[in-house]
Amino acid sequence: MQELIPVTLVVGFLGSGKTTFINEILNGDHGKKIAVIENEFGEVGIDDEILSGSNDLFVEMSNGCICCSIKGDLVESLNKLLVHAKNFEHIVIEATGMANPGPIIETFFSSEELSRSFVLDSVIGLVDSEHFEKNLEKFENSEEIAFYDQIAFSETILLNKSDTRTSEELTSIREKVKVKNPNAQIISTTHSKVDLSKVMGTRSFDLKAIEETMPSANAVEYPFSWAGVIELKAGFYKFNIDHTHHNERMVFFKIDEDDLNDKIINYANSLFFSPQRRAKRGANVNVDEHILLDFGGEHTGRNILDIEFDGNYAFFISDHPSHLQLKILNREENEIEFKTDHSFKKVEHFHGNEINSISLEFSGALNPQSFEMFLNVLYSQYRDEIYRSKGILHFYGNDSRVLFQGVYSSLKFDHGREWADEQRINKIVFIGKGLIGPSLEAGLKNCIVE
Ligand SMILES: Nc1nc2c(ncn2[C@@H]2O[C@H](COP(=O)(O)OP(=O)(O)OP(=O)(O)O)[C@@H](O)[C@H]2O)c(=O)[nH]1
Repeated sequence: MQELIPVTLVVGFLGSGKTTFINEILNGDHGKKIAVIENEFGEVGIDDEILSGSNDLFVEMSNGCICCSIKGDLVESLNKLLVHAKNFEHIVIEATGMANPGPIIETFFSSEELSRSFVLDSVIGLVDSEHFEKNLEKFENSEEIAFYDQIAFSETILLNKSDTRTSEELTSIREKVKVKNPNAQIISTTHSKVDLSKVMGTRSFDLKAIEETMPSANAVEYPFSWAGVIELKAGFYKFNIDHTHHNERMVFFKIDEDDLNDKIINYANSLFFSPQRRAKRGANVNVDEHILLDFGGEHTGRNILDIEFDGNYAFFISDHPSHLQLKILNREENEIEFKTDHSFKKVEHFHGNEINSISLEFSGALNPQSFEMFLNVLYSQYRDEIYRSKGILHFYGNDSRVLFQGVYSSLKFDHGREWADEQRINKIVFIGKGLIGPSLEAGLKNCIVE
């Protein structure tokens, strides 16, 4: 029988030290060849620049979060790695800092294809001791961030950044973590340094133990509650909602099939994680866009569907049509029925509405003083609502890349590789609450030396 390839899943809140840990693994003297799957939230990949094990196999998955929007891609990335299976003995997956480990773990147990080749060896959770209390207060009951699940699903927890706290404070954090996950092995670490033999290749992941503390471990979750397929002829239709208390989200697109399949669901997922367009009452809504229906506090609204081609269309909606009293009406006000429909368990920690990430790429040398001033203003404006920032920057007069890291307002700059004969592009990502892309972009561009 073919030997199963062990997989270690590394989870933990934004900035807790996951990439630092992966670097430890890549540089460790365990003699193992490691392949890494890196999932970053935000469209611009930064961590590949920070990871130093250049000889290791490396697959990056940006633009979404593996726990929800790009689970299909995770299976694909693992399968891609299989082609190179001779070149490595262990796979490490770094999840995004917002990810709920549950659905990722579930993928390993529900996919027959994966279980033929891979075994989930361990789930390691990084906890940021420096910002623990703040994170606990903000996110313990958050529907958007899986802070609690990241602790509860890990059978090993690294209480990282222990250099930033006193031993009494660490003991108190350890106790609080224990309440959330009494079975976990908890190890205090600095810069994610740990005896790797204690945490990898241990086959310590035990689904049963996790299920005992987390009964929802096997539930697959989506960012929408419902989807239906409807046949429409080219023309305009009314999308009529008679009862809502929220801004609803929806996507719809043309499909060749008569019913949903995994590919269609994955595509809907990825649209749900693309930037949203706000559509007021009466506005047109179009195929292939992530729409936020904003009725301005009213409970009813009617939008116009602009259908260009005859065919089947899949609709994915954040709430159930029966709650919304949803009807699709033709010109003559006749209701068109959905041919098929499906309900989904909606993800509770949907990283959409308020928490967002802004990824920017632009050329031009930055003036370091202006950049510092920009950060001062930004962090005083947003206070604790920028959870994470990181970037690879081109500073005026500096021939090396400048690596920028921020966890809340703890900011750090490091030297990166020298720029080769290439265009020097600044890449920067901010993750936080209610961040406004154009104003961040304008502020940053003001720092460019003329
Ligand atoms: N003081 C201190 N800083 C640390 C420690 N571990 C990591 N850091 C710093 O914390 C910042 C975030 O570390 P990362 O390893 O990038 O964190 P991450 O979890 O991968 O972050 P995301 O991928 O954005 O979620 C970096 O600036 C690290 O150098 C530690 O033990 N002590």
